[in-house]
Amino acid sequence: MVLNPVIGKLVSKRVVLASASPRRQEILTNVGLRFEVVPSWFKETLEKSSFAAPHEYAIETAKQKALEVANRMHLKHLRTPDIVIGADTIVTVGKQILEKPVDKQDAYKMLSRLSGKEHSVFTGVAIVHCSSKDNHLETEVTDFYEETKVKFAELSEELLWEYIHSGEPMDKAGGYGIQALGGMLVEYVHGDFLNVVGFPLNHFCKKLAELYYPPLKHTIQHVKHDSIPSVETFENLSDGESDSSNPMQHKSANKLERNGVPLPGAIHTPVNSGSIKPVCTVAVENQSEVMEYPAKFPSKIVELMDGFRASKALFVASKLKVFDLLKDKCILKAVDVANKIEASVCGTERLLDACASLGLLEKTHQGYSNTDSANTYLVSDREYSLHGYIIHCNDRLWHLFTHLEAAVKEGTMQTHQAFGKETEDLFQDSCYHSVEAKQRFMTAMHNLAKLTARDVATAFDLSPFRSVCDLGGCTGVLAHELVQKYPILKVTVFDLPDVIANVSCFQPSGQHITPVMFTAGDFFKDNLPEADLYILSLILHDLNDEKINILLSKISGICKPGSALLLAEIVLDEEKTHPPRAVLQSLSMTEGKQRSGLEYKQLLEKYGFTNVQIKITGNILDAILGFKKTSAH
Ligand SMILES: Cc1cn([C@@H]2O[C@H](COP(=O)(O)OP(=O)(O)OP(=O)(O)O)[C@@H](O)[C@H]2O)c(=O)[nH]c1=O
Repeated sequence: MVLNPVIGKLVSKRVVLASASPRRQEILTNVGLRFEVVPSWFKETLEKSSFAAPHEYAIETAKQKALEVANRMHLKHLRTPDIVIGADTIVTVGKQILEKPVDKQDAYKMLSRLSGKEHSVFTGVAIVHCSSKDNHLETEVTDFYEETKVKFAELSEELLWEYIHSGEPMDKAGGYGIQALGGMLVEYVHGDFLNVVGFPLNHFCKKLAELYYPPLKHTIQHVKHDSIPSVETFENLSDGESDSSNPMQHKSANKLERNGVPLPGAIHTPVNSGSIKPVCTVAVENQSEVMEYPAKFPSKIVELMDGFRASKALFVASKLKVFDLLKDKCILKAVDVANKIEASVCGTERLLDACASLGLLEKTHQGYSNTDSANTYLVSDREYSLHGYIIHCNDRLWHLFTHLEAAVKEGTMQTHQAFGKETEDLFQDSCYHSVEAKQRFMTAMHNLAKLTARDVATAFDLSPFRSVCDLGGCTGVLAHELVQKYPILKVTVFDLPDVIANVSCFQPSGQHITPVMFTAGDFFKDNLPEADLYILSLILHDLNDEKINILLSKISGICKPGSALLLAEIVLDEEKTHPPRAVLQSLSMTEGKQRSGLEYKQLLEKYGFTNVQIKITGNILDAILGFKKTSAH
C-alpha cells in the first residue's frame, strides 16, 4: 500500500485539522491519521468577485482557515503545531458559488438551482507547515484543489422539501450531503467522491508524497579517496528523500547525514592544519561507474529498527510516572524530575529528551511539560489513560516478545520461558497475581474499552433487540455504552467471578445512568443468561478451535431464530497483512488467531448465524454481526 507510509510520515508530528467538519475528521481518521481538531474562526467572507476562478477562492479560504488556527495556537497557547490542515468546499453552478445555506429557504434556492444539472464541487486544501523561531511563527503553505463534477436528477418540489426538512442540507456546501440522503439526488459523479464529501484524500496523499518524498534530482556518487576533486558543499548531494520532519528544513539542511547515518559517498575529511581547505570531499571513482543511490531512503526500516527503543522509552517514562509529574501544564526541569523520580539527572534528561523527540513531551527553555496527548492518555488517573495497558506491555508483553525467535521456531507461546509458567496460567498469574496487578489490568482493559465501545455500540442498528448479554464484558464499558444508545435494552455482563467481584469501582455514577446487570460465571461451564443479542468482544481471537467450538455451539444452541451474535475484534484484510496491530498481536502465539472478514463470516455461518455483516470502524476494534437462522433458512 503506497499511501500508508505517506500518512505514516505525519505520525510523529503534531498535526492539527483546522476544521469543524465531522466529515473531514472522519475521512482523515479512517486512514489512520492522528490529529487534533481546532476549528478555525476565520469567517468565510472573502470577496468572491476578486478571484479569477472559484477554486482560487476555495484555496484562499482554506489557507486563511489554517493560518488563523496556526497563529492562534502559537500566540495563545505558545504551542506551535507542526502541520495545520485547512479545507474549504464550495459548489459552483454556472458562475455562482454556493456555500452552506443560511436557512431552509436558502437551501431550497440552492437545491432547485442544482436540480437536473451538472455542477462542480471544489475543495481547496492548505497544508501549513509551522515552525517557531525566536518565538516568531514561520509558516510554509502548500495548497491545492480538486474538482469533482456531480449531476443531480430532476428534483420534485415534494422531494426537495422532504430533503430540506430532514435537516441534512444545513451544514453542507450546496445544501446537500452526497454521503447520506443526498446521495439519492445524484445521477452521476465524475471524479473524487471524497472531494465532494469535503476532503480530497487521494490528492492530499499525493501532495504529502511530493513534500516528503521529492523525486531524486541527483545521483550520489561513489567515493574514492585518492582522486578527490574537492567540493565546497554537499548541497548537490541532495538526498532526495530526507527524513527531516519538516520539508521546510529539507531545503536548507546540510546533507551529510540522514537520521544520524552518514550518507554513502560522504566522508568527513579531518581538519588538518597544513591542508589546503578543511572541506568535506566527494570523489567519483569512475564516471562510467556512477552508482545510483536507491530511489527511496529506507526510512520505514530505520523507524522499525528504532521502534523498540521508542516503545521502551514510553514504557519506562510511564513506569516512573513522568507524565503524572508533568500533568496539567506543570513544567519541570530535568533535575527536578530526576529528584522526584529518584533517578540520575543525566539519565532523566536523556529520557525526557527522548520523550520530547517522540512527541510525548514538550521541551522549552523553562523545562519539560506534557503534550495534550500525554495529558489525556498517559497520566495514570485520566479517564482514557493507557497507563495500565502500557505497564502491562512493559511487564508482560515485552518479556514475551524477547522470546519471539523461539516462539517462531516452535510455534508456541513462550510463557514458560518468559515467566516460568505455562499458557493456561498466564491470565491468572500474569494479570491477577496480586490485588494491585488485578486492579491495574482491569483498569487497563476498562480504559481501552472506553476508546472502542462507542464505535462498536454504534456499528449496527441494534434497536430491534431487547436484551443483550456481553460475555466476558469485564467492567461493563460496552454494556453502558449500549444502554446509553438504546435505553430500553436490558444489558447483562457475564464474566468470571473474580472479575465481577471487582467491577463496582468502575461503574459510572449519576442519576441518569441506566443500570447494567452483572452475573458471575464461566461461559465454558455455566448456563448463560437469556438474551436476544450476545456479544463477544475480544474473546475469540484468544481461543483455540476447540474452545471456540464449545462457546459458539453453546451460544448458537440458546439463540432463538432472529437473535444475533455481535463480535468485536480486529478484522484482518484478506491478505492478512493489515492492520499491523492485529498481525503483530498474532506473534504472541496465543492458541487463538486473528481472522479476516471472510473467516469471521464463515465461522459464524458454521454455527448457524446468517446474514453476517461486517463493519470496519476505523477504531481499534471492528464489529461483526450475524443473525441466528430462522426456520425458513
Ligand atoms: C457537497 C458536500 C459538502 N459537505 C460538507 O459541506 C461542508 C462545506 O463547508 P466548509 O466551509 O468547507 O466546511 P465547514 O463544515 O464549515 O467546516 P470548517 O472546515 O470548519 O470551515 C463540509 O463540512 C463538507 O463536509 C458534505 O458533507 N457533503 C457533500 O456532499
